[in-house]
Amino acid sequence: MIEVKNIHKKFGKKIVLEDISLTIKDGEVLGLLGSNGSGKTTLLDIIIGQQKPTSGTVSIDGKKDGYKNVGIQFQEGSWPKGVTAKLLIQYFRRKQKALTEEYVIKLIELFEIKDFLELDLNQLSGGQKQRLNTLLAVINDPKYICLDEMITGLDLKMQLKLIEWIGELKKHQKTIIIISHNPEEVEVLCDSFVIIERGHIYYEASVAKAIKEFGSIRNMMIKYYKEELKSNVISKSK
Ligand SMILES: Nc1ncnc2c1ncn2[C@@H]1O[C@H](COP(=O)(O)OP(=O)(O)OP(=O)(O)O)[C@@H](O)[C@H]1O
Repeated sequence: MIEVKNIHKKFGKKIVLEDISLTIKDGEVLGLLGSNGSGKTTLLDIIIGQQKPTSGTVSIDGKKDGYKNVGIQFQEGSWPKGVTAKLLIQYFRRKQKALTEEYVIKLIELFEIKDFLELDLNQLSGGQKQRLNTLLAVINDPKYICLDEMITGLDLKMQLKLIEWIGELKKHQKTIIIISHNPEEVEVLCDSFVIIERGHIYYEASVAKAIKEFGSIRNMMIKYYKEELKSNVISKSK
C-alpha cells in the first residue's frame, strides 16, 4: 500500500502542492489527471523518492524507503554516445540476477524493441524512446509501477497492446500510478483517479462512480472546468 500524508511542496516561495493525502491500495491502478503545471509529476517524484516534500510523509509497504520497490519510467533525455537499448537491458539484467531470459525476451517482444536494440539511443524516435522507458520501468518486475504519460504519442496498435498488458499486470496484483491527460485512457486502465489542480486534490473517485454520476470522466472534467471558467476559482472538492 502507498500512503501519502499531508504532502506540501514549495519551490522557493512557490507553493506547488498543498496538503495532499492519498492511499493507493495493493493491486489498485490510480490515474492522476489535471492541468499542465498542476503538480502531478512533482507528486509522483515525491512518491518515488526523487524529490523531498517540504512537509508530509510517504510510506510504501509501511516503509519510508519503500520507493526502492517502485519501477519508474526513465525521463526523456540525451544519452552519452554509444549507449544502446541492448546495453541498458544488459545492465539491468546484471543488477537483477533473478531476471530470466524468458521474461526479458517477452518484454522486448511486447514493447517491440528488437528492431532498434543496437541503435544509439539518441537516434530513436519519440515513441521508440517511450517504449524503451516503459520497458525499463518494469524490467525488475516491481510491485509498484509509476508511468508518466505512457500512452501519449504511441501508435494505436501499441496503445492497444499496452492496455492489454496493464490488464495482465492488474491480474498479478501490481499497484500502478498513471499520469495521463486522456480521460478515456484513465477509464480503460484505472480503478480510481485523482484530479490535481493548482496543487490541490480537486476531485477523487472510483472510475465507476464518476461514470455512473457523469456518464464519463471527460463529461465530469468538462463540467468542472466550465464551472471554473465561470467562477474563475477552483475550490477543493471530493
Ligand atoms: N525544480 C523545480 N523548480 C521550480 N519549479 C518547479 C520545479 N519542478 C516543477 N516546478 C513547478 O511546479 C509546478 C508543477 O509542475 P509539475 O511538473 O509537477 O506539473 P504537472 O502537473 O506534471 O504538469 P504537466 O501536465 O505539464 O506535465 C509547475 O508550475 C512547475 O513550473
